[in-house]
Amino acid sequence: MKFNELGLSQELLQSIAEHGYVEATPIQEKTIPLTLVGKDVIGQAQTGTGKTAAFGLPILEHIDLNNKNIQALIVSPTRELAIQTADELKKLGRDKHVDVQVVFGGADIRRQIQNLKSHPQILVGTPGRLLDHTNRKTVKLDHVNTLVLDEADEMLNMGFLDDIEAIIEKTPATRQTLLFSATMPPAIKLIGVKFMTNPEHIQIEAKELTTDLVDQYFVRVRENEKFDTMTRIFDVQAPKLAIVFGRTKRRVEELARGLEARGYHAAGLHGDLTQQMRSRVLAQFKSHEINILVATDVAARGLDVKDVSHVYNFDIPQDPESYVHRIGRTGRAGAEGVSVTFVAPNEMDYLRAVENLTKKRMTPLEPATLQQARVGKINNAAGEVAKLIQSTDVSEIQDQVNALTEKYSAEQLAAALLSSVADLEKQNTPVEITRERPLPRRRGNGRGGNSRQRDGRGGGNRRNSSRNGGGRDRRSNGGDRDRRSNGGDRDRRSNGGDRDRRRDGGDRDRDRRGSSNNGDRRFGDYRRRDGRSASRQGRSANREFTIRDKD
Ligand SMILES: Nc1ncnc2c1ncn2[C@@H]1O[C@H](COP(=O)(O)OP(=O)(O)OP(=O)(O)O)[C@@H](O)[C@H]1O
Repeated sequence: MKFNELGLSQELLQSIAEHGYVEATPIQEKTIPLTLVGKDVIGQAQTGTGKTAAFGLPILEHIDLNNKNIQALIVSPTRELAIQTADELKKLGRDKHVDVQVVFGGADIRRQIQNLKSHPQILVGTPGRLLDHTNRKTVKLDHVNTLVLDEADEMLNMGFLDDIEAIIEKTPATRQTLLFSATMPPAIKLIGVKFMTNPEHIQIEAKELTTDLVDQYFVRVRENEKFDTMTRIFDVQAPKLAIVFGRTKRRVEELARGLEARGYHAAGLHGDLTQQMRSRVLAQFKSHEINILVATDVAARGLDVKDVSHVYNFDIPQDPESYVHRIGRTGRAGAEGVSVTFVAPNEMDYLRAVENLTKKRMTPLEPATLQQARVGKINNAAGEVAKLIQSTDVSEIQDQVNALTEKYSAEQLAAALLSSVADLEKQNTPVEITRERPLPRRRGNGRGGNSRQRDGRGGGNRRNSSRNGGGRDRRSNGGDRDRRSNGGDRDRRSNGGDRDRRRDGGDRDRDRRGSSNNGDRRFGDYRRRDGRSASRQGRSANREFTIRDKD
């Protein structure tokens, strides 16, 4: 369906066209008309299918430029997502001249206060910093007509419910409330009951929760062999732009350093970095200065980086929903992608849980041999050499070139160049990755016993197993690693002078699992029981397991 059939004004249609959007996506087509007439909407659609514009366009449509109050508030689970959403709304609202501002933790609050003096009509923010501003009265929410809880289920996972309730209380009861996410676990319905008025639940019918555009593989591998296995797969798949998800901040640090030691262009992103550093790493990834982003789950939700070809789960995520979002960083807006999940033998029940949620089986992938990895590296180097030839200016080095060509044959020179670019020695650089405590055994389905027998995934020679992703292989080069580890971050670190509740001196790590193992979390599980977040309570008890960063 074309956008001009959805009841949007000419100004917005112009911005949409400038943005390059031609057809509305299904979630946009279904929810925009409802949102435009003021309905509360719960919108669920696969990752990368345009949910931001689905809630953003009706909001922009309703903005009254003569009203200098905040008319729409979007709450995001992570800083990076808040920034990205604000940028998208700024672009879509440019022709209408809507003022959009963003507030998030870890950044100078005085600067944000200064920016807020422009009287934005739309504010995007992370929960902790939003509350700081409302407490300081630098943000007033009493004219908010529309409230969006983006990635609502993640904000519950992160223990933001109390913050969200406190924010909601400051908005008028007559507001419109919108909830969007690719995953809607049962507890979300309870949010609907509590904060929404007769919400319409729009779920884009899809056979599977994950998009068909992503080829999903798994590799069964022992924990101590994972790193070598992953780097060999990189060499074979040669990912153009990859995200590797690791379970903890420490792991992300170690993986990033290990990858650099082996000659890859990688950097880590997690909640212990300063916000400046986080922004820098993300910018490097977007500009392809690095092509491997190693991240905790802070990068799992919503991040829309063009051309991410591969997602590697170095650690399988503890929550099946996390898997959906992690691999959703690739295969966006019609592009194709590859995901590879590394699973230790004792984690096969987690794999099953993911498959039960996504209703899709991952294809087993056999680890690449050292020899295959070497061949892959040399092939990649040959591609690099071709690019180098294009970009090298011979004139400056003519004398040395002449001397070399007189002395050596073309074959010798090419071989030396290829071997230097491939830098095969680096493949052998020893890298030690600290062993993580294994995930607790899953309860409920997939429980106990020998999962190899139960699910028939016993490793060994599976008949249909594909080697190095060649099985389905629309793309043979695709390794991707992704694993999410410490996900979202929430913004309550006090760097920029947040006064507030303290906050853990930085993004909090939270154990998002706590009681979530049974797959049927109750609303109450998310609530703080002692004035602090539920996840915080669980943190010390279960810290080694799924630690998430938030802010
Ligand atoms: N109608 C459209 N036509 C073409 N591209 C679109 C359209 N709507 C959105 N996009 C683009 O698709 C990409 C994904 O959109 P968006 O980030 O809103 O997805 P999402 O559904 O929110 O994903 P996630 O669940 O991962 O947060 C973005 O690059 C966006 O610009």
